[in-house]
Amino acid sequence: MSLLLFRRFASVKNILHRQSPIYRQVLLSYRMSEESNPQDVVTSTKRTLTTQVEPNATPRVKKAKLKKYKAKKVDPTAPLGILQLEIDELLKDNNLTRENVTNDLISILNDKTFEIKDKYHREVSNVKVLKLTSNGDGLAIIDNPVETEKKQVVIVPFGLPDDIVNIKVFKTHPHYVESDLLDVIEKSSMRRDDLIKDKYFGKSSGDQFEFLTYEDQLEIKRNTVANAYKFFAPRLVGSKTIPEIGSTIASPLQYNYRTKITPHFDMPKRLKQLEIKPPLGFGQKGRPKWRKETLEVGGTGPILDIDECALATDILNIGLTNERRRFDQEFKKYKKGATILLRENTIILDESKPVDEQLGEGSTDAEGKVSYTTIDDKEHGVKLAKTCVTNSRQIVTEYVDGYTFEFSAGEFFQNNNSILPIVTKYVRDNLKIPNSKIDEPNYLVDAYCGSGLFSICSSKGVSKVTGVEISADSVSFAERNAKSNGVENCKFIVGKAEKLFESIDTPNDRTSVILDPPRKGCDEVFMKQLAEYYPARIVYISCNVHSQARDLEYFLNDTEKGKDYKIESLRGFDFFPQTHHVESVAVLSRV
Ligand SMILES: C[S@@+](CC[C@H](N)C(=O)[O-])C[C@H]1O[C@@H](n2cnc3c(N)ncnc32)[C@H](O)[C@@H]1O
Repeated sequence: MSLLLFRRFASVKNILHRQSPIYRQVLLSYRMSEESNPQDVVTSTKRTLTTQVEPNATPRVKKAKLKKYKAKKVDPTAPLGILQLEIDELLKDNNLTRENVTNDLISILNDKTFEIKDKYHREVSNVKVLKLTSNGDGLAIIDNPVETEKKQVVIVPFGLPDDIVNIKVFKTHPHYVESDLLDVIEKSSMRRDDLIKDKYFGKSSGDQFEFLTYEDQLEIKRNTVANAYKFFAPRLVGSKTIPEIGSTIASPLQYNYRTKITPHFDMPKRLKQLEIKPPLGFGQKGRPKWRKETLEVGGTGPILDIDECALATDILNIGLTNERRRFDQEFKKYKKGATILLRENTIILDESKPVDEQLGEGSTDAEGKVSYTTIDDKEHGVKLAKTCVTNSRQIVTEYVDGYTFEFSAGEFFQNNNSILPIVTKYVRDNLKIPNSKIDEPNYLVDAYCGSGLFSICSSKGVSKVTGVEISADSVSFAERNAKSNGVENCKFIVGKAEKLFESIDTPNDRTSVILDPPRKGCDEVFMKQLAEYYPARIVYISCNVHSQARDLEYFLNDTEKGKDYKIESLRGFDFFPQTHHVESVAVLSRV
């Protein structure tokens, strides 16, 4: 029976049932027993009050509803899920359990007098930071201010292991509290405040690591990869099948590398305030006070007013100046907040023509001219112009290792152009099937291929590349990019990654597979079919090493043929210097 038919049948049956004499009798006797049961005095007050109120009875005081805490369902591989694992580990290391740190959230939520709230949300001095989370925040343990036998785990943004700090606790969750860093009393040996370049550092939520040497940043990211496998691939770690994690590959640019930024603003709700220009920039991370020089910089609201971004490329900073000027003049036209897209666009210049004529649309300066910067690409013998695009539907071009890639400005493309030649080479080298003879055919499958970055950059010397991608738009760009780069051996399919296995016709022993899924990783359906297909090699690139670890734990342990593989190498790539983010690349081969 179809679901629809079944529902109709069920509802007709229900009506008949409700109208039957037996049903009415049961209902009546239930109502009678409800009214006459002496134990129902409390539960049936409503009826008593409406029907039997005596003239001089005390009026009923309406009982206020208790506010409840609703825990949200969290994906274990998302930041909040990982934080919980990191907290549990910290507790274990300090001989504590979750029971020792439970916070009385219900009392805080229902505290009208602020008596309890103020006890919880307070300043605490001389707190020792114990470790760093994979989100780049410090973690510490402090005493619970109300339940004296209990402790609290506190997140200390911009706190480093061994720092002694003063903090202000401002938010409570069941198993941890959040704080602002007020002062650093004793510095961790890692802390290098002299390295900070960004005037908003220590306040902005965009970067966490500017006060670390770059070597320390790379090492911390190596640890993030190791911890992710410890948490999400315990069987692989336990059986010692994880290779030593390689050093994190550095980004050639450690500042001014981001090719896309999205400053935003909120409009005030009160009309009176519409006269005042709201801040335009990025989110503030709490209300930290530890860098006295930043107290006034960017204002004190939830959005910082940012006039330059130390991580964005030069042309994006020029675009930011242009768009801020425009915003100064036009902010009153906005009724609601909005996000402004700033995306770098690259043009290969024809040096026989004036630059202005080749730029196309882009962010304009005060005189209405499209702003641009130029770069000489000596390796490929070309001169490039960079413009800043603000229209998300405009087609932009990225230039990677001699190839050009077009895509819509609002669509996904890797965000650090400087590291892409290194990553694409690493992927290409690791896809090669060892001991291949020169004339032997070899094939490539690029799952989650986007606009074709890895397919096209790995296409040389390969017999055929098949890319699969869920976004039809990205696939049409992948096709267009293959054509414009003179690449004829790539075919792209629109669909979920597993659609690939319906039509795959390349011999598995001669095929290597690239996986580059979104943050949530691959699903079991895909991993199972991948194992069934049994390719010669797999290169798994991930912007969330935690979901990568989970997927590989499943693939290697829980799929029949996955057991024949080993992780040959595993390492991070630093796509986002000065931040906690790490891109992880795992190479798998058959044993
Ligand atoms: C991290 S991006 C990688 C894109 C490409 N490899 C690159 O480097 O430019 C992930 C891509 O997976 C696509 N995607 C998301 N879910 C998918 C699915 N179930 N099957 C296939 N592609 C998917 C997204 O549209 C996105 O283009």
